[in-house]
Amino acid sequence: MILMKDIIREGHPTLRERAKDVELPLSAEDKKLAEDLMEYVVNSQNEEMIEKYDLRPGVGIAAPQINVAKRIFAIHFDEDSGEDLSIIAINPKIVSHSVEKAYLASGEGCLSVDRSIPGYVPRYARITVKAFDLEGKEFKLRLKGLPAIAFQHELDHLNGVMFFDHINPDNPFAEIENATPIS
Ligand SMILES: Cc1nc(NNC(=O)[C@H](CC2CCCC2)CN(O)CO)c(F)c(N2CCN3CCOC[C@@H]3C2)n1
Ligand code: NI
Repeated sequence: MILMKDIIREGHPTLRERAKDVELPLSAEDKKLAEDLMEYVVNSQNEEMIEKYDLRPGVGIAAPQINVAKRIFAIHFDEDSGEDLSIIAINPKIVSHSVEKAYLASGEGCLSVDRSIPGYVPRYARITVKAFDLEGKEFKLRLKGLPAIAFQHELDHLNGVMFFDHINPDNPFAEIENATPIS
């Protein structure tokens, strides 16, 4: 299972690389990698597991964060979070997006960033995405709200982008044009 010691932190070069497409059908190794990523996110939302293994809670994690530069991430919102998304995304793409932007009113954090960085992170409010699942089957989703924000945060990791790259350096809380805050 993935533990905090397996998660690389800002400054590690892999976080700034462009991760490589994954060959389909998935090798057994890549299938295990994807399942381990999902297992981490699910574990990180379970009180006992958090206590027992000192996990930082998360709703997503990308392969580069465990030093594997492959285009795979997992996102999981548990049923009582009120959000409806639990996916393993292989070679994900945003195929279209709204003009309208959105941002988390509380800002963003990252399992690979051991400090709090205040500021609004502007992202697309609504996105249409494509990816492959564990069986190598392509799926398409339309996302909005926190699931859309999470997908963009994880996709950024596959492109060597960190959430704070999007924060306005002059005024981190500057009003973002045509944007809706998500609380
Ligand atoms: C929004 C949130 N971000 C948490 N952390 N950061 C992360 O997930 C990073 C990814 C998120 C940062 C912004 C969008 C994606 C991880 N990242 O770095 C991966 O690249 C949370 F932990 C969290 N929740 C709310 C839901 N809760 C359900 C019950 O269990 C606890 C859980 C806590 N919500
Ligand atoms: Ni992150």
